[in-house]
Amino acid sequence: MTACPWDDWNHILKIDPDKELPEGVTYGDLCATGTDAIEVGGTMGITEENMEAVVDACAEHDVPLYQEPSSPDVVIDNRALEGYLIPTVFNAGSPFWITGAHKEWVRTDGDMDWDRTWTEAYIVMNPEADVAEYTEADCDLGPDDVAAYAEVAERMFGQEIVYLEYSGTFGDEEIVEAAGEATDETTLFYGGGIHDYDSAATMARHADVIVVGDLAHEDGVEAVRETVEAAQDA
Ligand SMILES: CC(C)=CCC/C(C)=C/CC/C(C)=C/CC/C(C)=C/COP(=O)(O)OP(=O)(O)O
Ligand SMILES: O=P(O)(O)OC[C@@H](O)CO
Ligand SMILES: [Mg+2]
Repeated sequence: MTACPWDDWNHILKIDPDKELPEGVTYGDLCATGTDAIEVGGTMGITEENMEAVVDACAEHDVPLYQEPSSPDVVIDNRALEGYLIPTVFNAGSPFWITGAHKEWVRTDGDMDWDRTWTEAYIVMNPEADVAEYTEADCDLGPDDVAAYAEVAERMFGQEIVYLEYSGTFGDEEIVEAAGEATDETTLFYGGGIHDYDSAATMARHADVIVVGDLAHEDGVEAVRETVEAAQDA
C-alpha cells in the first residue's frame, strides 16, 4: 500500500453503522458501486458492535475499508481495515475535538498502530449537523476563513487530508473552490448533500475526493453509482 492511497481516489462512500440500508440493498452492493474506498463512521449512535458488523459485512468485498471513529472508545481492531482515518476538527469549540480526544486515546491505548493511522483535518460547515453540535464548531466562516484553515492545516500542521464537511447539506461552491485553491499537496475531501451526477460533478471540480454518505442510506445503489461516475469524469 502506498503511503497516501487517497492521492489516487476520486470518491469515498461513507457508511453510517447507526443507519439502515434501503430495502433490498446489501453492503456488498454498496462495495460494488465503483467507489475508491469505504469509510465507516458517523457521529451519533456509534458502538463497537455496529462498527464491527458493518466492517465484517464489507470485508469480503474488494474495496479498501477505513474506520472513521467519532471517539476513542469505538475504535475496533479488525484486520479487514486498511486503517483508521481520525478526525481532528480545526474549527471545534473545544480543544478536546482538536487534540484532547487524541491525547486520551494514545494515553489509554498502550499499543498504537501508527502504520495504519492517519488524520483528517476537518472544517465543519453545517451548523445543523450532529457533528457541528457535538464539537461546538464555529461554522460562521467565509471563503477566506476556510482557505486560511486549509492552508494552516497543510503548511503549519502537515495534514495530508483536509476535509470540508457539510454533512447533510450541499455546500457553498465558492467556499469549496477557495479551499481547493488554498491546498497544494494536501488532498481535499468534500462531503455533504451530494445526491446525483450534477451535485457530485460540481464539488468534484474543486475537491480531490468527494464523500457520499446519506445517499447510500436514503436512495440506493444506482444513485451512488452516478456520483462515482461524476467523480471519475471530473
Ligand atoms: C481520537 C479519536 C479516536 C477520535 C476522536 C475523533 C474526533 C475528533 C471526532 C469529532 C468529529 C466527528 C464526530 C467525526 C465523525 C465523522 C463524521 C463527521 C460523521 C458525520 O456526522 P453527521 O452526519 O453529522 O452525523 P450523523 O449522520 O451520525 O447524524
Ligand atoms: O451524508 P452526506 O450529506 O452525503 O455527507 C457525507 C459526509 O461528508 C458525512 O460525513
Ligand atoms: Mg450524516
